[in-house]
This record gives sequence, structure tokens and C-alpha cells, in this order.
Amino acid sequence: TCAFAGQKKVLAAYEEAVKCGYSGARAGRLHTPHGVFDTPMFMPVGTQATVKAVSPRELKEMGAQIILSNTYHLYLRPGTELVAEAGGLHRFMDWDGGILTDSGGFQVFSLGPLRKITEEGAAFRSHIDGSTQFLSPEIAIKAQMNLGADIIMAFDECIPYPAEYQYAKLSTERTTRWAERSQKAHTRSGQALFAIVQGGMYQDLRRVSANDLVSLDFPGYGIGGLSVGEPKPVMYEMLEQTVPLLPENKPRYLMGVGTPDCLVEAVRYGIDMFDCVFPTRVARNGTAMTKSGRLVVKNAAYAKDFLPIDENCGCYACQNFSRAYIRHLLKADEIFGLRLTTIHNLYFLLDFTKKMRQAILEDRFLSFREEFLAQYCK
Ligand SMILES: O=c1[nH]cnc2cc3nc(NCc4cccs4)[nH]c3cc12
Ligand SMILES: [Zn+2]
Repeated sequence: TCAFAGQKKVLAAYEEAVKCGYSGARAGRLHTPHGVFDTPMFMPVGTQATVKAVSPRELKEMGAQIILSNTYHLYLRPGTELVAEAGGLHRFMDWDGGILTDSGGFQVFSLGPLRKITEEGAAFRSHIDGSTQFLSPEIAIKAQMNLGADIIMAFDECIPYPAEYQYAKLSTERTTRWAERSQKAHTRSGQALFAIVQGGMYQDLRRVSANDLVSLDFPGYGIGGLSVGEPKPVMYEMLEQTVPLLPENKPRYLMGVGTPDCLVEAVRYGIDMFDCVFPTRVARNGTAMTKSGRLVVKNAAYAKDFLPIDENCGCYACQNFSRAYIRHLLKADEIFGLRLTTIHNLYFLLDFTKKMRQAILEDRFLSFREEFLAQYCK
């Protein structure tokens, strides 16, 4: 079928689900060696052992519970053995909350130039110094055990979008074999290893991937291969196919998803955990996230706007500074400007997940979702 027609069908199915009030939303508690944390949760991304422009103390203050770091980056620099010698990632970056590390598969495909994938693993060139590198399930798991995160991810291939069915099928089957190898290589007790569901944008492959990984029995499941440029209705359709096959009593983690409209839809399908570079990345080019959409503080319109970014926001930036001041800092290339927009965006998303959790607990999630989407322009 032509992609467009398929999409129309998907849209109809998705709107049908909304009409009948389908909601798999749930509010949970995630137990880790570094504490028990509330879901739904947003995890700030700290790729190179720091959440850019904010300190661990500020992260704690704004309510961050678990942060994400990337094995790919730390493996290349400063090296995961060095971090282990420093006492592990929590000590190294002075963060006593939860840490989740991504396994490196995604970064190899999205960052490393030239790469070759075989059954054994992925050969690539470092984006830092061009050196030839190699990652396999065994190497990625060993690296994550060195880092000492509370939750680590199986080594997978994030299938590019779009991809031929045959390629998606073979790659998904290999990711399942890599998940089994990741499990065998994982010998650190107390640390949770999550598998990652793939399957491209094919309903049947998504179901096979989910069922195969559930049979291998993991403590939690990432949903990968999404937020890679596909239309949102397609992403939601893949969630609809995948999430119901995952155990109710285990966390579901949608990788790389982070705009509020996507979060509220994914929570409706039963997702518990999210990470995304979006809030910190757009902050650094002067864009603030608000419940009515994005506000580019850098714009001339705010030169004499002495109101805060959002007068109902409880963050440090909105409690103490005006749009005019933050715009001035950004125009003057002052580091403090980036810090304020980053603090606001992280606070906004963390607070948004708190509001979703409260709505679920009070059994009013679907109306919360309706009201939010009505006000939020994409
Ligand atoms: O299948 C995956 N496996 C392991 N990590 C991921 C991370 C992911 N992050 C995004 N999207 C967010 C993006 C961040 C930077 C470019 S796209 N999609 C992702 C998919 C995967
Ligand atoms: Zn704010």
C-alpha cells in the first residue's frame, strides 16, 4: 500500500482509540539502588556526565530523579575504566539520584561516521579523533558495568527511518540475539538491564520483537527505533502495537521522546519513562518551552518585556528574572542566559510529568490530556 494511504488508515485507528477513551496511563514507583522514583518520569540527558549548563544541586532542586548518560561518549572519552577507578559515574559527577545509561548502539549510528554492522557488533570511527572503534553487546555491557548506572540498556541497532521490511526484519532479529548476549554478559547484581524493542515501523515486526524480548524476561523494556523522523501518528501506532504486549508490572521507557504533546500521548498508551535532549538543546538557542508552545526569548519582541518567561512557573528563572533580562544575556552570549533557559525547560518538563502523575492518581488523566492539547500548539 502507498505510505500515504497507510498513514490515513493509521490516523483513523488512532482517532478511534482516542474516541473510546482508551487510556493505559498508569502512575508507578520505580525502585533503584539510589532510591524509589515516581513515574511517569522525564530523565534529563547528561550525555558526557553532565546535564549541560546545570549543576547536580540545581537538578535535585528542580525535582530531577533519574538522569541519562551515554556509554558511547564516555567509552570514547574519558574511558569507562577511568570512571570506574574514580568510583563510578555517581561519584565522578557527584549525582546521588538514579542514572540510566544508553548502550551506545544508537550513537554509533547517529554520530560515528562510517560504520559496519556484523553479527558480532558495530565497527565505527570515533567522532572525536576518527580512530577505528568497535562495540558489541559484551563490550557495551562491560562498559556500563564500569560506569555503574542503576539501569543499563541492552546493545541494539536503532533501525534507520525509513527502512525496507526485509532490512527491518533481519536487524530486529539480530537485536534480539544481541539482547540475549547482553543478558549473558551482565553479571553486576543490583543493576537493572532493560531490553530495547525494535521492529522499525512494521506492526508485525514490533509484535515479534516485543514477544521475543518478553520471553527473555527483562526487568524493564525500552521502546527504540522511534522518534527518528517518522510522522507522530506512526509513532503512536507502533506504541499501540507494542505496549500492550509488555508486562503490566514492569517499566516501559520510550527512548528519545520529549515534547509535551508526545509525552501526554505516550503516557496514554502506558509509557512510564522518557528522555530527550530537546529541552536542553533548544534552551541553548534561546527557546523556552511553555504550556502554549515555544517562546523564542531571543526575539526582539521581548526586548522590553519585564514579565518572566511564564508567570505561573516555579523555576529559578521565572521566579527571579524577566524575559528582557534573559534576552539581553542571550544576545550578549552570556553563559548565565543559557543556564536560565535550560533551568526553565527542564523544570517545565519535570513539572509536566508531575502534573500527569497527579491527574492519573485522581483519575482525570483524559481530561487533563484534552485541556493540555487544546492549549499547546505543536
Ligand atoms: O532505538 C534506540 N536505541 C537506543 N537508543 C535510542 C535513542 C533514541 N533517541 C531517539 N530520538 C531522539 C533523538 C536525539 C537525537 C537525535 S534523535 N530515538 C532513539 C532510539 C534509540
Ligand atoms: Zn520557569
